[in-house]
Amino acid sequence: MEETVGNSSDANKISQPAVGEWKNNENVSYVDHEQNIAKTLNDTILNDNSVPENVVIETQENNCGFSNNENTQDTWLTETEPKYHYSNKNNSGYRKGTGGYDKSNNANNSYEKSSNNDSSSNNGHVRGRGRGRGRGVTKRYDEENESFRDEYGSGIDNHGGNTPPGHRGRGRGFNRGRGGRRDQSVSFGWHGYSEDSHKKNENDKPTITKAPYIPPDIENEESIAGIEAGSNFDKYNTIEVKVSGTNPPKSMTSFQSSGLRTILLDNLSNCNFSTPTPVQNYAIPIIIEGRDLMASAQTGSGKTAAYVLPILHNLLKQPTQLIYDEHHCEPHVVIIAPTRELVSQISECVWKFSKGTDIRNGLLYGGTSVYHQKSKILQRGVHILTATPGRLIDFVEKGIVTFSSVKFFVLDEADRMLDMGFKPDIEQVLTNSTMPSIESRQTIMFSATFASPIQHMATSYLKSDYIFVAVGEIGGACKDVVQTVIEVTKFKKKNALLDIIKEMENCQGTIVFVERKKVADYTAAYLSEVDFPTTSIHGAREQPEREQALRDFKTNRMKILVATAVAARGLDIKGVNYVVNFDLPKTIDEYVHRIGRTGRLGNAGKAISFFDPESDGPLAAELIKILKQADQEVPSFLNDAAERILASPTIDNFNDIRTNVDVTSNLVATGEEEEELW
Ligand SMILES: Nc1ncnc2c1ncn2[C@@H]1O[C@H](COP(=O)(O)OP(=O)(O)OP(=O)(O)O)[C@@H](O)[C@H]1O
Repeated sequence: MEETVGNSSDANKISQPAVGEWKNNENVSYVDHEQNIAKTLNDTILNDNSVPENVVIETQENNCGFSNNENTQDTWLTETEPKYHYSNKNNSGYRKGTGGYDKSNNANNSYEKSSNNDSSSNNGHVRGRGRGRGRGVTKRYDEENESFRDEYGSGIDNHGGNTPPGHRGRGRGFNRGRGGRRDQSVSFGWHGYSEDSHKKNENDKPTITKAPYIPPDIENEESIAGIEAGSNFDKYNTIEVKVSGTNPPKSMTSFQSSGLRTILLDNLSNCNFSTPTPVQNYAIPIIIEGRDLMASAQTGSGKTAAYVLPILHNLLKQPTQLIYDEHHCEPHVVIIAPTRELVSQISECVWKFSKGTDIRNGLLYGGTSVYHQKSKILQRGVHILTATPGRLIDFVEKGIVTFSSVKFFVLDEADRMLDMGFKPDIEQVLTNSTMPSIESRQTIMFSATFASPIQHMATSYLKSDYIFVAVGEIGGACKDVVQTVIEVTKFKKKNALLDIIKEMENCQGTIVFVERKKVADYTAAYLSEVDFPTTSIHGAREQPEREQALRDFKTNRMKILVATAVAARGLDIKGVNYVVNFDLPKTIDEYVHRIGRTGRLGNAGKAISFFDPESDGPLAAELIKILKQADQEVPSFLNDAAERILASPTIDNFNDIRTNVDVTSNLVATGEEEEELW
C-alpha cells in the first residue's frame, strides 16, 4: 500500500512508515516536526521526554537521519551520534535505502557511516524510508539553456543524497526511492551548490533549486606533490624501448640535457622530478622537434609529463598571440581525456609545470557549471585547454571554443578515445571546420594499451611520418604489481571481499573495482557497515560527490574506494596499495589499466581479482597472457577456463571481446548520460 506524501499539504510531516515496517522500533509511527513530537502506532504522543530509547525526535535543526544501531535496529541518529551518520555535506558515506532496491534486506538496514558531524548536513532525506509516492517538483538546471526548469517525479531518489525529494531521475531503476520525506533542507559544503526544498511555490509544491556545481580551483600547493618514486624506479632503465618511424630524434638521458627551458627545469625540480622515465626520455625530444607521436608505456610511468613538458617548452619558445574575446577563445593546445577526474588531474599537471610562466590553463568537463567554465576560459583566454569530449563539443557547438589557433592536439588514453564509445566525438572535433589540418598541427597520442586495430585507425589522424614509441610490451601490465587471481563465484564474492580486506594488514588505499554502479553502492554500503570506511565513485553520482569521494580517499578519510570503470584509467593516487577486481572487466586492456592504479612509479602494488568461471571465461586466455608477461603465477583453474572456452563454440564474442566496450556510446546517444556510463 502506498500513501501520498510528496503532495501533502503539510510538507512538514514526514514519511509515515507502513504499519509493521518498523520492526525494531515498533513504537514509532511518525514524527511531526511542527509539534516536535513522535507518535506511536496506537497514537500515543511522545514528547522529548517520553520517546523510547534509540528514538530521537527529528527537528529541522538537528535533521539527523536514520540509521541502524549496533543491533541493526532502525534508529534515528542525532548529530551527537555520528557512528552511522551520513553526511550530505561531504557526501562520502554510504547508505542503503530500503525503499529502493533492497526492501527485503531488513537485517542490513544500515545506511550511512561517516565520521563527519557537521550541522549543515541534513541527512534524513536520503533514506526515503517512507511508503508514499511523493509528487515533487524539482528545479533542475538546464545546462543547454542555462536556466532552471521544473521536473516532476514521484518518489525520493535514494541514491546520491543530493537529489531532491520528488525527483525520480530518468528512470534508471536504482535511483527510484519511494516516497519518503520532502521537508528537508540540504546545504552542501562545496562552493556554489545548495538545495532548499522548504520553499513552496503557489501550488504548495516545494521548489528546489539546484545550483550548478562549481568545482574548487586546482591551484593549491597540495596538488604539486605527485607520487614519490619507489624502489623499482631504477628498473625502468632495463625496459626495452622500441621506436619506429623515419629519422626519430635522439632520446635524452636527463632533464638537464633535454634542452627544456629553465623555468620548466625549475618547476620539475620543485615537483621532485630528478630523473626522467623512459617514456619521457623518448617522447620529450620527439615532441620538441615537432613530430607527431603515438606512444605506449606502462601505467604509472609518467606519460602525462612526457607530453606536457615539451608542449609547454614549445609554447614558451615560440609564443604566438592568444586570441579570445567575450564570446570565444582559441586555445593553442587541446588535450582530451575520457573522464572528468582525469581531465582535472591532467590540468593540475599542466598547472604545476607552467607555474611562473604566462601560459593559461583551462578546463572543461561535464557535471559542472557551464556558465562558470565559460566565464573562466573567456576571462583571460587559454593556451592549454584540457577537456572531456562531451563538454568540449558543447562549447564548440556554441562557438565558445574554436580551433583556429590549435598547434597541438593530444589524446590521452588514446585507445579509449578512439574506441567505438568516443570515436564519433573525436571525429567531430577533428573534422570541425576550424581545426587545422593534420599537416598544420602536431598530434600526440598516449596510452598504456594500444590494440592493433585502434593503432591502425589512429594513424589516419597522424602525419605519415609520425613516430611510434613502445616502452616495454604494448598493453602489458606493470611488473611492480603482484597479481593474484582467485576463483570466486558470483554469490561468494561479498564474503570473499570481506575476508581479503580483513586479512590485509591495513586496508588503507584499496580500490575495489566493480562493473555496475549499483554494485558499487551495495559494496560501499556493506563495507561501511562492517567498519571499513568506504566511499565510491561512479557515473551515477553527482559530480560534487565524485570529487568529494576522491578527496576523501586521497586524504585517507576513507580507506576504501569502490569504483566502476570511471576510475580505471589514468587516476594517479598516492598510497594505493591494493586493487581488488570484485568483478573482472570485459576487456584485458581495462584490466591492465585498473591494476595500474597501484604499483606506480616503481612502487610495489598488489592486485587481487575474482574470477567467476561462469562469466569471466572469455577473459581467461588473455588474462593468462598478461600474467605470464608480468612474470606472475597462473592458477590452474584459469588454464582450465581458457581451455573450456576454446572448446566451446557457443561463446559469443570470444575472438573479439572488445565489441563489449561500446556501451557508453549507446547511452550517450540516447541522452541518458552526458558522458559516462560507468
Ligand atoms: N620523472 C619523474 N620523476 C618523479 N615523478 C614522476 C616522474 N614522472 C612522473 N612522475 C610521477 O609519477 C606519477 C605517475 O605519472 P602519470 O600519471 O603521468 O603516469 P601515466 O604513465 O600517465 O599513468 P597511466 O597510464 O595510469 O595514465 C605521477 O604522480 C607523476 O607526478
